[in-house]
Amino acid sequence: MSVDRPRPLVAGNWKMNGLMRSSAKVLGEVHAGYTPGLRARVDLVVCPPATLVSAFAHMSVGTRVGIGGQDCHAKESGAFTGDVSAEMLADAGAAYVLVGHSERRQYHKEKDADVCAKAVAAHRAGLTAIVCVGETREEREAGKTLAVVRKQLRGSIPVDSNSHNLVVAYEPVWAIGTGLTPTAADVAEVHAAIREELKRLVGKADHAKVRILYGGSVKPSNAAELMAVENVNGALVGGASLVAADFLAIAGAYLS
Ligand SMILES: O=C(CO)COP(=O)(O)O
Repeated sequence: MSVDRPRPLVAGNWKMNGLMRSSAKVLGEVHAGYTPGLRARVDLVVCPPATLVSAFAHMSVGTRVGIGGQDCHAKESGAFTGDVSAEMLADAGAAYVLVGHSERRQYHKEKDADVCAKAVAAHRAGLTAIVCVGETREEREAGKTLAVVRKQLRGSIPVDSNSHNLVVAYEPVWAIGTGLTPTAADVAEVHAAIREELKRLVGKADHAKVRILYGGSVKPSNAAELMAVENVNGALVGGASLVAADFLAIAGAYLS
């Protein structure tokens, strides 16, 4: 493993799933399964719905499992009914926040500039922003994948980003929740392009240390193959992260 190779990160995006009692059980199982061997190899982060961030952060003290929000508002506070600021997430004990997930881009019409403002807010609050990018099926079929991803990166990544406060997640929209995944070669091509783009956006000194996660139908059965791809430094896991054994098995790809 080269010196510059970043420490892997496996993050679970629970989306709009999870009530207190059953979720605490799953989180407890994740804590129990995050063995010293696994801790030595990979960072684990759980991003529950906003209602569970504070409780999960309290429960995770001393476990080294990080907690993240799934979105934040760009402003620190104000008349924005229903929204949660990055400062509130940090106050609740989060260390990470997802921004620009395709479900936010699609259902809440978030544009790159909105995503960038949210990442700026995350940094202001001391959070690591996990900036999500990815092409739709139509864009892939039209051969526009790399152009789309590069444009999203340029528009979504703030200038103050570095390998501590930024993680990039490549999630092809057509692979999310569908059981479909790109080939290892396709993932390698996109991740190489992201690394190249980071050289310009984050700077030559630090760009190699920024974690680039793959997301979209990551399961225990395909994790080893996907995690072995060059420039894949971990996973952003949706459905499979709701089952502790599956989430841990995905992280376990880094044990072999
Ligand atoms: O959107 C995702 C994670 O953010 C991926 O979801 P799935 O793992 O369920 O495909």
